[in-house]
Amino acid sequence: MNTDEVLGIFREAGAVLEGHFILTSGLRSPVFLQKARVFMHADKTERLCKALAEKIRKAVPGRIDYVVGPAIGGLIPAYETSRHLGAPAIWVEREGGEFRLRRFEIAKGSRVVIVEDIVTTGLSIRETIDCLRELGAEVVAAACIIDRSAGKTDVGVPLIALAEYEVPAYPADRLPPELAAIPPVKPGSRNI
Ligand SMILES: O=P(O)(O)OC[C@H]1O[C@H](OP(=O)(O)OP(=O)(O)O)[C@H](O)[C@@H]1O
Ligand SMILES: O=C(O)c1cc(=O)[nH]c(=O)[nH]1
Ligand SMILES: [Mg+2]
Repeated sequence: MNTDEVLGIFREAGAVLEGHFILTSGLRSPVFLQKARVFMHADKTERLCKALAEKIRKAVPGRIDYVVGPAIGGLIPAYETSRHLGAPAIWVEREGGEFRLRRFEIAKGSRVVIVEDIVTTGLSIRETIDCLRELGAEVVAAACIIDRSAGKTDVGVPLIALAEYEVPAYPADRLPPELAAIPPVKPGSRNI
C-alpha cells in the first residue's frame, strides 16, 4: 500500500482536518489527522494494519512477543496489526502523565514492536520505549500508519511507516499569521 492509498483512506473517512491544532508535542499545525475517524471503520483499519503488519514482518527478523500500542491512538492499530502478526497486543497508558504498562506483566527480554497511529516528533514513541526498557523489554522496532515527519524523526530504533506525509508544524511563538488568526483546538488525550 502506498502513501496515496493510505491518504485516500484517511480522506474517504473525513479524517484529514484543517484548522489550527495543538499537537501532543505542543507544536501547532494547520492539519490534523483524526485517526479515530478511520479506526471507527473495521474494514479500513484492517486494510491499513494488514499492510503495516506485512511491512513489519519484512523488516523485523525473528520472534515478536508483543505488539505494544501507546493509548489512546495506538490501541486500535496495535490490536489490529497484532492480529496479522500473530502476536498478542498490549498497551501502555498514562498514569500521572507517564506511560505505564498498568494491566500486563512481560518477561525481561521480551521482544516487542510498538505500533502507533501517527508520528510527528516521535516523543510518544520515545516515552513508550523508555517505559518498556525499564521493564527489561527489547524494543526491536516501532511502526506507525503515518509519519508526519517523513522519515526525519529518530526514535532510536527502526521506525517502519506505512506512509510518510510531511505536514507543517510550528512552535507556538512562531505561528504564521493565517494560523494565529484561528482559535486553536487540542484533539489528543495528553494532559486530560
Ligand atoms: O510523535 P508525537 O509528537 O509524539 O505525536 C504523535 C502522537 O500524538 C498523538 O497522541 P496524543 O498524545 O495526542 O493522544 P491520543 O493518542 O489520545 O490521540 C498520536 O496518537 C501519537 O501518539
Ligand atoms: O502530533 C500530534 O499530536 C498528532 C498529529 C496528527 O495529525 N494526528 C494526531 O492524532 N496527533
Ligand atoms: Mg497517541
